[in-house]
Amino acid sequence: MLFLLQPTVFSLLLILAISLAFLFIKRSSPTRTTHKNLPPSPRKLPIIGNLHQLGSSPHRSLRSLSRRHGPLMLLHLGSVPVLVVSSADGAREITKNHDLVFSNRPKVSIPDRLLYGGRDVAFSPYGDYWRQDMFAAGTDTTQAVLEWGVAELLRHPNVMKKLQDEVGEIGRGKPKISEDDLEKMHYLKAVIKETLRLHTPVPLLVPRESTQDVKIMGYDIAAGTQVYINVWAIGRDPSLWEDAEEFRPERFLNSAIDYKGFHYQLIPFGAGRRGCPGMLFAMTLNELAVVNMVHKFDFALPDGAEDLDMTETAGITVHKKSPLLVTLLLISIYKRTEVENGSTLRERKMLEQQEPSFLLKSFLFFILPLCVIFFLIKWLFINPASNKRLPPSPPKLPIIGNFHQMGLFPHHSLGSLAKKYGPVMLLHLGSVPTIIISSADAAREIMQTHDLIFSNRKKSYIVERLLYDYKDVAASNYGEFWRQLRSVCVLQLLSNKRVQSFRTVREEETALMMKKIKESSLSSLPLDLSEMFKSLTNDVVCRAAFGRKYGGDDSGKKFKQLLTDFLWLLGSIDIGDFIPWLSWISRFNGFSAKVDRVAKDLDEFLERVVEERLDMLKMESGRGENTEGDSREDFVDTLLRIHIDNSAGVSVDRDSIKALILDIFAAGTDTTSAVLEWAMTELIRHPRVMKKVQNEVREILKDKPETTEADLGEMHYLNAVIKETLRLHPPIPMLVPREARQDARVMGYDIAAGTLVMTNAWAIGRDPASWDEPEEFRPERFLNSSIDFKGHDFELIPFGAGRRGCPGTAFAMATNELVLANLVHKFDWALPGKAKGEDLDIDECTGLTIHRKNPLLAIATPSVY
Ligand code: HEM
Repeated sequence: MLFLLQPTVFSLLLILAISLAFLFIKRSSPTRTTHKNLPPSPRKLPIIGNLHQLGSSPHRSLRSLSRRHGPLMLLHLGSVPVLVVSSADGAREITKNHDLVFSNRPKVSIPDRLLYGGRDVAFSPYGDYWRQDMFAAGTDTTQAVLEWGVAELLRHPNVMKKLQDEVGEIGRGKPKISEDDLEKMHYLKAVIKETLRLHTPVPLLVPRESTQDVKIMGYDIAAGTQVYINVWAIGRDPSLWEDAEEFRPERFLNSAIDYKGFHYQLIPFGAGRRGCPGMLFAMTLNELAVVNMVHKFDFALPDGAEDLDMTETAGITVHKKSPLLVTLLLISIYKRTEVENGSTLRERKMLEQQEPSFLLKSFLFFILPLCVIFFLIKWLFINPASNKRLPPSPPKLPIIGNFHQMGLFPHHSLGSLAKKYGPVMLLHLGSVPTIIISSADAAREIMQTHDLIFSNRKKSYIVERLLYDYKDVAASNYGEFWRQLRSVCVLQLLSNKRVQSFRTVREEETALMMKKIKESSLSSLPLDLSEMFKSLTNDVVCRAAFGRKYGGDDSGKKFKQLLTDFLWLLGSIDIGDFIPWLSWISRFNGFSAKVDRVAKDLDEFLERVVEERLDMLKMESGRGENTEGDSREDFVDTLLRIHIDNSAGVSVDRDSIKALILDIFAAGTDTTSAVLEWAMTELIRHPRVMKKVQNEVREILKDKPETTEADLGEMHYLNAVIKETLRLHPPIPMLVPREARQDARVMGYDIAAGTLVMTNAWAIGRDPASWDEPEEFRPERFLNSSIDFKGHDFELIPFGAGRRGCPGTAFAMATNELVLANLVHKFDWALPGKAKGEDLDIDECTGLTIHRKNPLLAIATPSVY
């Protein structure tokens, strides 16, 4: 009754009751979020959440919190869920593995409030404010690096001295240091890196926001969560850095760690899609400024000052709180006096004693902004080409560009260059811009993210002549023609069903090889395994392609010689393809004539084969026979059938038939035998692995006389041995080059249409970022791993990946597994002259497909087990 009389009291009590009931239900019933595995959270307050825990230097407060709660913490800033990431692994997950998911910028964020209400460059889309905020982002951060760098140099006279020595040495006799000189200044670069590590200008990076639900390091992160990466804490993480709080640039001298967004322990510019596009611009300016200052001046703290105050300001970009006041001593670099011991003494004279900070101040507040304006104007308006962010390039020579850096073994030379210049390098081979890809991530961008763009092949005189003006699948450009031929390859010639149909061919050829080995084992004479593998793979492909082998008769010998020449020519470089005005050289030295001769002889041979086959097909159809789908049908039969009756909905002309057959010989023979050669080399070099694989095969086969394909499925260790061989010895280490069909952005770099792309699968297979002890031959690494070579795991891409990935993988692997199982099943292997396994060399030959330089000679003894 009282409630009826007093409606307000009644409503209040009702609301209270409903709220209590709601809370009770929420607590007692499992909600959606209780299923989630959320990151640890510090205790929060009502309404403000964890805002009170940010303090005036959030990067410091958050580091303390993360020490208690872990490298991934979930905070609530007011009602906004915020993930704080304080480890390199966490940063990698956000900016690399889930870069796309976290590529939004939050609309409402703390930096947003502190800056210009969401109008700064990092937050706003390209528009009205973009240019002016570019200026803010450029000056403030660049200035901070310079300020902290000089402050640390002042606090560490030994570092200053070492830097001045380096700069003095390189700048000897020069009034001003230029950008070209910077490349040689390794200590300078180490000083800048160390400054960025300890005093990252934007310590919490610019926040990102997740666009969808995602799992990060086992935790569930909801769509809309903001992410703050505490780069400052990561830069001081003692599990990543020895003496993490020390300013010690030496740590970077023999280290590949860089700040370009690939080493997640040092990402002051962020990484991935939202990484800073102005990094190179800022760093060049910083390097130039520091270098010119220390070249000309000695620095000292003003009289009376004992130590430098390193207190930080609050804000997104963290500066030194008190201004940096120094006394400058001009070093007279022109007058050098030789002292007794022969070293050089630099004369010093006092400058600006009355106003010690004048020069530095004017540099920071006047000259630096002016420089930035100048560069921005140049960048935006004067030279549109400089808008582009190009990949790092080693210095090149006139005319030949970077050709001289390819060496005899480009995969080795380019692998070493990549350690210095990064996983995406821009080279010029003559006048042809070429990017070299040397990491799994970069390869993924080429063959997955931008696969369609990078799906052309480079035109070349050799290929044009040998492969009927690009009438084949491997050399033709992306387009309808290529798509049709590719579908013929994938569906008609190399499908799993077709590969199975050649099982007898493989088993018979392997049995023949085993017979020869057995005969030779009776005499204990060394066998040339390299030659045997070559001949076996050639015979298998011959039978699959032509239905017969070309043996020791004249025509067989001629065909084999022609194939050898053909493969050699495909691995050669015609200088005219790279320096067009030198194309006369190939005509002059007889190279073009050789190409023409081999092309003509091959064509005559293939014409005969096609004619013979056409006659046979006519006879068969005259008798009413139909071999379609017949397991005896070989590649030429299939292609002729498609040619005659358009049965696959595709028109394949006579030249294309011959070109496709040549593709299969080029791609399928030498590569497959190289795998066998390297696998046996590594097994002989590693008796432990040999024993283990023998045990596996012998255990499965017991006393079966022969290994057949049906037995291979269970041989997991054998499979791991082949994977490990392909990792260390990809037969085509630089894969088959591709060409960009249009402009693209790869790992943040601008790549122009027409650029050639070479992927260093050899370097990727040995990249310590992807593999533990990468130089070790250790098949065990694949036993409990799902990593495969089928083009989904970019750390292992011996067959390439994507649209232009190898369609012959199954065909090649069927031969490799069968042959290897047979070799280790029946025989024990030793080197001639009782040499030890580890003495076996692994020298490589040159060319497109990499074999052993010296033939693999080994003695087989029938095994008794
Ligand atoms: C171990 C043996 C082999 C290796 C290591 C290998 C490797 C490769 C590589 C790296 C490519 C270029 C991939 C790319 O651009 O992403 C390729 C393409 C190709 N491979 Fe293989 N291959 C092998 C065996 C075979 C066999 C046995 C055949 C046929 C019977 C074959 C047919 C082809 C063809 C036709 C292409 C061109 C595909 C295109 O451009 O669309 N390969 N192979």
